[in-house]
Amino acid sequence: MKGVRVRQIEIGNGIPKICVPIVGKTQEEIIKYAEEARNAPADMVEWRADWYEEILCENRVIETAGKVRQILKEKPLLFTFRSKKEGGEKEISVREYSALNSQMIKSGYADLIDIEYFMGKEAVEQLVYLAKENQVKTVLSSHDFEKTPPRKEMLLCLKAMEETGADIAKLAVMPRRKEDVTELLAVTAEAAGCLSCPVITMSMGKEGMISRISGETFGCAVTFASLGKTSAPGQIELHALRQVLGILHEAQKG
Ligand SMILES: O=C1C[C@@](O)(C(=O)O)C[C@@H](O)[C@@H]1O
Repeated sequence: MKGVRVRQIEIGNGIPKICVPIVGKTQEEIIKYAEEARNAPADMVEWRADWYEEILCENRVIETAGKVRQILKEKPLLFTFRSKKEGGEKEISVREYSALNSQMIKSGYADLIDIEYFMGKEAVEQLVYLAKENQVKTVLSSHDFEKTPPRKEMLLCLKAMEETGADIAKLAVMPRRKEDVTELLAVTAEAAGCLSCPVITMSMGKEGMISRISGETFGCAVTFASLGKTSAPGQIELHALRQVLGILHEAQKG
């Protein structure tokens, strides 16, 4: 598996990278979160732009993205609009989703862009193409807040993302029982072994928390932590997560 280099970090190699989300509703709040994130021990930052109340106002989005970029300096920025049907804050049409992400890719402010794999073949392929043209890395993603699909289905989904050109393939699922968590971990190990791109997975909620600290063992390249506010159920606080990952990393070396 090839790691993905983004600024000073290499996603897919060594200790899992920690990503913290910005979940502000106004430009002021977003700036405050970005400043906190820059000073925090996180490897990368995700702007969850579906929280932003001016998200469909083109000029404001670009202006805010420019400010976030400037604040983060060399910290990699992942731009994400999470649609309502995949657990996000707002509904969006495919046309608006494509326009927003195209605009962000062309702006040069984001290093990585999250593209929901189930947004529709045409929209996804066009965004992947545009991102490659503009040297923006793609995270193709899928989120199931209801259940954990069968292992075979999860693996096929990650493989399909890779085949569509993902630089990174990402899958978030909800466990209904403990065995769902082990299924997710098993699929992570399998995908990390057979895909050529890095994989990000998580089993959400309290029951799935273990999947957020075990990435180095099972092959999950990035784990999402909270910095004050969570963007999904089961996220662990950044400083605690950093400590746990460090302990596991050191112990595994010895
Ligand atoms: O997709 C993901 C993963 C996530 O849903 C989580 O479970 O940590 C959090 C989201 O902010 C991010 O876009």
